[in-house]
Amino acid sequence: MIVDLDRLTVRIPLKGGHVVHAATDVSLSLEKGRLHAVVGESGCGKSTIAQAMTGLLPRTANVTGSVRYRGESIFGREHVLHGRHVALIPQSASTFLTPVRTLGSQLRETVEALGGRVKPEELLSRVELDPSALMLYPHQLSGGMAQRAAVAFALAGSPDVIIADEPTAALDPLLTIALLQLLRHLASSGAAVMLITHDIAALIDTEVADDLSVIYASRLVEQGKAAKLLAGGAQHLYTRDLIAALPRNGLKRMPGAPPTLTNLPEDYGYTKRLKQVGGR
Ligand SMILES: Nc1ncnc2c1ncn2[C@@H]1O[C@H](COP(=O)(O)OP(=O)(O)OP(=O)(O)O)[C@@H](O)[C@H]1O
Ligand code: NI
Repeated sequence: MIVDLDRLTVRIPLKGGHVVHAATDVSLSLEKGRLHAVVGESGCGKSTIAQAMTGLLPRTANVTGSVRYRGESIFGREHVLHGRHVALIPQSASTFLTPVRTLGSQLRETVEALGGRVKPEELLSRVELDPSALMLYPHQLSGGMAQRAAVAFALAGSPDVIIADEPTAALDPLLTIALLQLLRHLASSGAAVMLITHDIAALIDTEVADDLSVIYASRLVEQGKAAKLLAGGAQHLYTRDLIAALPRNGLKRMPGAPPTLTNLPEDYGYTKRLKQVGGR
């Protein structure tokens, strides 16, 4: 196991004594060669988990539990690990590319900054982009190319852990499948990959995930082999409802709405939500 989260709990204080329960007792692990998908409705705390692993939590956050990389706590040394050991693929490539410089010059700079040994051309070929893309400016990249470029940047420091937070949010269905297959390929080549997504249909179609964690209202509600959970083997009502809500399964709408995580009661759970809408 390369990365190990043990009962990670994140509380973000707000003005007026309010507290966001952004993650509660979340335990999961990432392993070499495996792709671990994390799903759950919007606002449930998925990105919080990625932020805790990459040192991007707000400075005011109170964190308990642990996040370990190869057995050692990452807290306080996220910046050392970042890029070289643990890399983040963002939702949109536009967040880190400077419009005024070519992809090649920015990628070269990133490789140097991280002390990477892989040439920019080779990085592009790993994400199946033609080396000629090095000459292009960001606005000349299509959405699919830009997102592949984002993966190339993440690979610049030869990390063994790759965290992708909604990497396909800006992509159409075909490009989504291609990007998920690329992440699968990175896992199969030895990386530990975490994929945060709300696109359960794409997970079912591509079968890219080995492991699956389902988050509801800041807590892990179900965890197991993705193939089993996605093929009707889920135990938790929340997971079953999420899957039943897919268009292919009849689009049975999720009952009610997810709660806000601000001042969330400790004993809140999915059954409370069901009760609020009249029970089942
Ligand atoms: N810096 C912050 N200050 C206050 N609240 C925050 C902060 N960051 C996140 N939150 C809150 O924490 C909760 C979890 O957010 P998070 O981004 O982890 O959810 P998510 O599952 O990634 O959502 P989405 O699917 O929309 O990306 C949300 O209610 C959000 O409003
Ligand atoms: Ni998010």
